Amino acid sequence: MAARSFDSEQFLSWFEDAGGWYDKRLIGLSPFMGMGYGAVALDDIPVDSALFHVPDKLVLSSYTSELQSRLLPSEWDSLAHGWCQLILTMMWETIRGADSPWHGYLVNLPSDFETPMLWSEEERTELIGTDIEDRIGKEDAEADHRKYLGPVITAHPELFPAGSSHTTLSAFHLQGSRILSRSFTVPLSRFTRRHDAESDISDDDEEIQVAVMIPFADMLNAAFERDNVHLYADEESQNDHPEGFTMKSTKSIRKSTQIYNTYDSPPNSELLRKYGHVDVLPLPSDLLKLLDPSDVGDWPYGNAGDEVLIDGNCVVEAVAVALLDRADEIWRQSIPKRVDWWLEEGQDDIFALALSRELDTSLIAFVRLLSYDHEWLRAEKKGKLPSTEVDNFVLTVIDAVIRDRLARYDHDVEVDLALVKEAWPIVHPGDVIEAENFPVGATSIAANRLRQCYAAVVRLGEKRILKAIAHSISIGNGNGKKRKAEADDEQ
Ligand SMILES: C[S@@+](CC[C@H](N)C(=O)[O-])C[C@H]1O[C@@H](n2cnc3c(N)ncnc32)[C@H](O)[C@@H]1O
Repeated sequence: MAARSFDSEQFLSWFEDAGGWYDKRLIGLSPFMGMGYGAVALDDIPVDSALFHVPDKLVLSSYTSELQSRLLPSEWDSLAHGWCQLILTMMWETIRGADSPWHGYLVNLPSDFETPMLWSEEERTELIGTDIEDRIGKEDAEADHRKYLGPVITAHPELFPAGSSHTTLSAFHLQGSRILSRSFTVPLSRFTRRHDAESDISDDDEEIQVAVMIPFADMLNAAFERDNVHLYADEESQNDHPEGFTMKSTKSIRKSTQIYNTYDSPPNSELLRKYGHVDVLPLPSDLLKLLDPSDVGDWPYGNAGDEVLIDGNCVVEAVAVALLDRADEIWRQSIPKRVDWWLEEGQDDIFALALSRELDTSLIAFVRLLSYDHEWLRAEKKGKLPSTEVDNFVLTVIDAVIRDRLARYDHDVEVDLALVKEAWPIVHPGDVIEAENFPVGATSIAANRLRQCYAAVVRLGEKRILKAIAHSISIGNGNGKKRKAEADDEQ
């Protein structure tokens, strides 16, 4: 995370004055190398201890702010796209300065992000081939700013003064990045039932989830499987606290160590896209055993939760190539029907491959559905999912998919390894490791180089998975001698 000015005293006194509570004996806020600020245990914390409480009224959202009441219902409804209502709310509360109930919170939010949304075009080329190459969404965000926020901002100069730096496109990206990396998703009914106590809450309302900003709860960092607290939504007011959210320890936490929340342990590509950081932790030995030594190099780190997403269209193309002349017009015409059937069965046509000894069974079944007419007929007539049996033809297709995906990256593993070592140097046995947070956060290397290193970590994690699968296939497919023949036999 880029350097950030955060005044913990100011933030904490705002939090308390505004009705928040925290246990001063147990939890404090302090900087952590490569992570910005985070929460630290000031004493040994037993499991199930309440660490802080955030009342609902302190949650910054389009439901708790007064902005909606200052706009026409039609204007408010016109903003019901993605995060537009919340972004405009955050812009307005920022413009209000000290008049905003969230002033002490907003002035302490970060203004610099390492998320690819804010990278230059050149920096983004480092992500070519990765899962996030096409998922950054910068252009969509720009269109939302112009189309939805623009008219409301222009119509209300009393709320959004002309020329304010808080309503520009870069302010839109800033608030969007804050939401992306710090928001929590909660049921909408949490806010609507208080304003509208008379009306019934339908099951649909219960299920609608909305993004909101929960001060203090968003000060916690996360790392793969290190979480030791959880944020609980109060069912009713407790211990003199009004209804809200309580952060409690889920494990005992040693004094002076970091208090971690969970971001659900996503792969590094997703961590980088949403949070602007990557997880770099020692990889478990059972995963390292799956990798070729040249792909590990002398850098046995990474994110054990990494994955690579394979698009079903790439699988269709690989099957077409492997089927040779059997991929005729009739076969082509049957493909949309086969894929629709697959989706209607609740299956996904994006396959998440992880570092594992086993091939992904869902991918195997999909390849068989596309390749073998008897599987398709059984699916169509009896509603049965294809078998997950692996044969040489299936291996040939998966091997082609993997190689095709590997060919999309611009750099090879050696380049990635050299880059990642710059930001996360190798820890040798016996090295003095500074605090318990190394090598989780990157060391302080130049900001422009850091982005290259983040991209290299993502590429390396993905390539390691792909190469491990390619390697296991080369062992398992008997050199592919029978590939075409088997496909013909099965048809
Ligand atoms: C919810 S905020 C946590 C508080 C934040 N560190 C701060 O100073 O305000 C999430 C951000 O913290 C940083 N972060 C969290 N976990 C991290 C980790 N394991 N390594 C590096 N940065 C991390 C990232 O910048 C991420 O976008």
